[in-house]
Amino acid sequence: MASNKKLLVLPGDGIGPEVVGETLRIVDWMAKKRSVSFDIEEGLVGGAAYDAHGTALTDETMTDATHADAVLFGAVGGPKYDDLPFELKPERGLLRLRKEMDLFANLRPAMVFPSMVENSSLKPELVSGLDIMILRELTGGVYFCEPRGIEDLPDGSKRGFDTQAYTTPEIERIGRVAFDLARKRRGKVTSVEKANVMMSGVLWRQVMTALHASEGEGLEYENMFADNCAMQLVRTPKQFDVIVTDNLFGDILSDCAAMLTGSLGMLPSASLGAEDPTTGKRHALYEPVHGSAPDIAGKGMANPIAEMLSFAMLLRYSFDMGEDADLLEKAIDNVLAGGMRTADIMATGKAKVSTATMTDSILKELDKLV
Ligand SMILES: NC(=O)C1=CN([C@@H]2O[C@H](COP(=O)(O)OP(=O)(O)OC[C@H]3O[C@@H](n4cnc5c(N)ncnc54)[C@H](O)[C@@H]3O)[C@@H](O)[C@H]2O)C=CC1
Ligand SMILES: CC(C)CC(=O)C(=O)O
Ligand SMILES: [Mg+2]
Repeated sequence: MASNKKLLVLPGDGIGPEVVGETLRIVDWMAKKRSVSFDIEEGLVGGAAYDAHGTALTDETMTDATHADAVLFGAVGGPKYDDLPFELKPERGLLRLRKEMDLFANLRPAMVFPSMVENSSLKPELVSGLDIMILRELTGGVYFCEPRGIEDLPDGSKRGFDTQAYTTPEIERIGRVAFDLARKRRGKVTSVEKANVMMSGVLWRQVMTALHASEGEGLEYENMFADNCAMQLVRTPKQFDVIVTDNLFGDILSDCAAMLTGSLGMLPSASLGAEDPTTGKRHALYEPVHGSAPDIAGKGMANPIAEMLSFAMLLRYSFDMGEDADLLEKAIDNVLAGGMRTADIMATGKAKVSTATMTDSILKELDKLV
């Protein structure tokens, strides 16, 4: 029987296909054991799409993504594509998906599983029980604004430039998501910019502060400069609940938060569009925070957990399947507690396993839990 849940799978490059492949084994398990089936289509993105079609994303795949109920994404990029012209680079495929699906809200939760406390680069007491949400604005700012380019100067040198800009509506809509998230969590929002040196930061702070006054009743609120936030994240990360910030600072701060949890291979994300008020549906793409990891690609060592946790977010946010998401997260938690570790999260006394063996253990654990 055809499912009404349309899933577009875009594995991409490097470890993307490896971690997506392992996650599809979990999707299969869900279909067999939980009667949760999806109509799955697979497509090319990034370098893989460039190799086949000369572009990082074809119009057909773009259309498939807008018609899907959710997109499960791996990662794009790699040294093979370093010398391509800017507009042909694999990363442009992902940026086009984000822009054309209007995925303005990127939720990047950083949680420390109890047995992973020792894997953090910080002292156990600083990260034990850590649960923060970095909310990154994803369709504006310096990754998208024009003008940008590299121009020749009269003295024979060159000048490279980008533009950072945000409008009031762009700031307000991400701010509202931050307040909604905080209401369901511990009620605190930290808004992060550099209003001391950037005009877009000045507006960001004014708009967020006013939005808190008008719509943030009952929520604790603070403004923080991005450089201070980076420092605070490694000093006392548990002071944060929801951090809301722009595209560039969100990209950097979330990689930083990854190490609090033990590895970049542990951090999932959900990129969400606005809810259609009539259908209740919204565009959504789920991807790990990490990239294509060319240094370990093809070696069977990638940690598949960030991709699997992204699938758990997909179940929760796109299909309201919180119980199935909880089940998968519990299985991962138990397997980590049992001592299984891919190379990136290896610690003394633990069993170092391959990508596939990690999945085998998670599948066995799922079987035990149902
Ligand atoms: N969303 C995406 O598709 C992203 C793509 N990229 C692209 O990926 C390529 C490589 O970028 P890098 O700066 O090296 O960042 P990266 O995130 O790919 O790797 C950084 C480090 O983390 C490790 N790592 C990442 N994911 C891991 C996993 N699942 N398991 C174990 N170790 C893992 C890598 O081995 C590497 O040492 C570039 O072309 C970059 O543009 C980078 C970030 C995001
Ligand atoms: C387009 C991506 C390669 C940028 C990035 O690092 C990210 O979104 O995490
Ligand atoms: Mg990044």
